[in-house]
Amino acid sequence: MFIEPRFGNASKAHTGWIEVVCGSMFSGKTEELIRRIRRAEYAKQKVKIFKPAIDVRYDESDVVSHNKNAVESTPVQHAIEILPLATDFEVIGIDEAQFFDEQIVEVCNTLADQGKRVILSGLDMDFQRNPFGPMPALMASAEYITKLHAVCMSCGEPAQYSYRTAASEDKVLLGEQEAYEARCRKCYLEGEAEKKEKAEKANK
Ligand SMILES: Nc1ncnc2c1ncn2[C@@H]1O[C@H](COP(=O)(O)OP(=O)(O)O)[C@@H](O)[C@H]1O
Ligand SMILES: Cc1cn([C@H]2C[C@H](O)[C@@H](COP(=O)(O)O)O2)c(=O)[nH]c1=O
Ligand SMILES: [Zn+2]
Repeated sequence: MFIEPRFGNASKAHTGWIEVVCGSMFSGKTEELIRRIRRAEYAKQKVKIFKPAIDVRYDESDVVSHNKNAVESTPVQHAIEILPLATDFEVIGIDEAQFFDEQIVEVCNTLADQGKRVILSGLDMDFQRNPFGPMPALMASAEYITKLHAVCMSCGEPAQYSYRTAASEDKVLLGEQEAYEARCRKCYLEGEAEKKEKAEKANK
């Protein structure tokens, strides 16, 4: 479990830092973000949470986990909008970081340089197992990285992939259980082989 290196209340002499929580869908990233935010609130810190405006799955503004745990957030279209909105806060949470533009890296570094604690949560890989958006660069900039695993929906082993069951090949396809399954490497590969076989049969 991640334990805060410090809350930063005691001394303003320190700079801030960046934490990244990554993993597949259903791995508990949003729950972990909410847990860290709530602990910061217990430490009497001023917290503010942002999410990309594109993510309207459960709620237009709140950040909501798959098991319906929720915290208030501010949706933004572009990463740069975060800077002026973050001025009065000590801890900044950012959910679904994979959907932000590349400027999110510079924005997070600026916030951390200003002395703020920045906690990001996001998918490290898309459904094709490619690194997702700005996540690799965010991980390179972060002081702390936590990689979470879901439970493979086929075999019950730890799962690091978000396997897409829906037909779309678009990189961005918002969804939950109706479009994705958490899968381990073996079950991901089996699923891809089945998809290929079906496509080949359909083309005959
Ligand atoms: N295959 C799975 N493995 C683990 N948790 C799952 C799975 N399917 C559904 N869940 C639920 O999802 C919750 C995690 O939700 P959430 O924090 O929103 O995940 P993430 O943000 O990583 O998609 C778990 O606590 C559990 O209730
Ligand atoms: C793998 C993958 C996911 N998405 C979408 C699906 C969901 O709306 C979010 C991920 O949410 P979670 O909090 O991590 O469960 O991202 C996508 O658009 N493209 C993908 O490849
Ligand atoms: Zn599996």
